[in-house]
Amino acid sequence: MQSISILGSTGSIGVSTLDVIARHPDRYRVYALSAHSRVAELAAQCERFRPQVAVVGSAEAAGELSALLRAKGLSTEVAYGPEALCDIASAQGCDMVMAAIVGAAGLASTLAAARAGKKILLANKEALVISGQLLMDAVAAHGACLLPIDSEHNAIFQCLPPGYTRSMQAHGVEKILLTASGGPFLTRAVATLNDVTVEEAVAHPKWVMGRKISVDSATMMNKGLEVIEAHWLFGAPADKIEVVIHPQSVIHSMVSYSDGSVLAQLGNPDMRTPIASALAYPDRISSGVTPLDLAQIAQLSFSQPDFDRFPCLKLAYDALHAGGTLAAVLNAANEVAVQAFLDRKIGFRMIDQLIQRVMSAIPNRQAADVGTLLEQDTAARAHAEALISQ
Ligand SMILES: NC(=O)C1=CN([C@@H]2O[C@H](COP(=O)(O)OP(=O)(O)OC[C@H]3O[C@@H](n4cnc5c(N)ncnc54)[C@H](OP(=O)(O)O)[C@@H]3O)[C@@H](O)[C@H]2O)C=CC1
Ligand SMILES: CC(=O)[C@@H](O)[C@H](O)COP(=O)(O)O
Ligand SMILES: [Mn+2]
Repeated sequence: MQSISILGSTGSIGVSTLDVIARHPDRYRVYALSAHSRVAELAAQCERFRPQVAVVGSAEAAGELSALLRAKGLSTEVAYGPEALCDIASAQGCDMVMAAIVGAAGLASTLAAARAGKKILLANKEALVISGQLLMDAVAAHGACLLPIDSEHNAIFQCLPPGYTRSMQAHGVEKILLTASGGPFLTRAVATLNDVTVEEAVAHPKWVMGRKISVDSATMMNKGLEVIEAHWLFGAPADKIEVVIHPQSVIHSMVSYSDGSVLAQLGNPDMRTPIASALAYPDRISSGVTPLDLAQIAQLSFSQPDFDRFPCLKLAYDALHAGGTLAAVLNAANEVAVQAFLDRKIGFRMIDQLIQRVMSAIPNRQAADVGTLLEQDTAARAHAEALISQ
């Protein structure tokens, strides 16, 4: 029996994780759950999964949650705030941590899980984008195990040999082929992109996901973040990570080897597959996902991404090439810009323009420690906010 803390249990990944766990009560027990503000949803999850601890974002939310749990006769301990998230990520009572908080808000708890030597199921790609070297170092230094949940990286992980040492050369790996759906605006006239609505931008053609990552898919910043994520997870230089547009989202990514072999992982687009594969690794367990019917899908297509249509993808490659704290700056500017778009304060094309301006304005630094990264994150957010309110 393994116990798990699910950080961000009320989100899209959190709910899919609980769905898989509920299918295997003989293997998994929930130690802790967390939400930010969706208290009623968290209370319902507590009633069903009976965690020892539940964490929310504020004292007010904690009061509400405590009242709801008392009314249900539950003894779940309630805590709140970033420190409480770090506590449930590093607690002795948990073996595994699902890091599924969205954005930089998930950084500290992911690092805490690494420093406590946990098995980390990493959905929160932003943590790796911000603190790549430091997080990988913490994982190695504390004997943690980092398993990718992001569908592409989970696919790549499945296509790499067991015991892969983050050296492409040592394992005969030529290239990583990162597939991208192209999002909802793959074929929309570029001149009309600034007019897209929030509703159009969050309507991903293949995946049901949270609002932030859905907008990231629409700008292709999601793929940019994933290029950086692949760099850190697999020790791949930027020029060995190729993005391939594949609108069907059936092949979740591929690994190209020096002998000409290309290995791919396929499946219906449902996050319960990568979640189940990481939860049970190296075993395989049922996930509830419908098996793939290739004859019904009939055709798979591929093309190159267009940087003029998707400037965010180019900005992410630029940040990876530059190194230092630029990826943290890119991420922070993107988080502010996406939220402003979701709040209908800026148009869709302002997202890439804003990120580009913030990246040019904040001097790059060495990513020496978490403090430096957080300073850069704060400076980038302040600059982006100032540009928005101009
Ligand atoms: N959804 C998907 O299919 C995929 C997601 N990912 C990555 O997984 C992560 C989660 O994505 P997704 O599930 O879609 O996101 P959602 O927006 O659906 O869920 C986010 C979760 O994080 C919590 N949360 C939000 N803000 C904070 C905060 N400031 N502090 C603590 N907790 C917070 C939310 O709580 P509350 O509900 O109370 O707001 C919720 O539980 C992201 O990094 C995303 O890029 C990667 C691949 C696929
Ligand atoms: C499910 C998942 O992993 C998402 O990151 C998904 O890949 C988004 O699709 P695109 O970014 O390729 O549109
Ligand atoms: Mn992905």
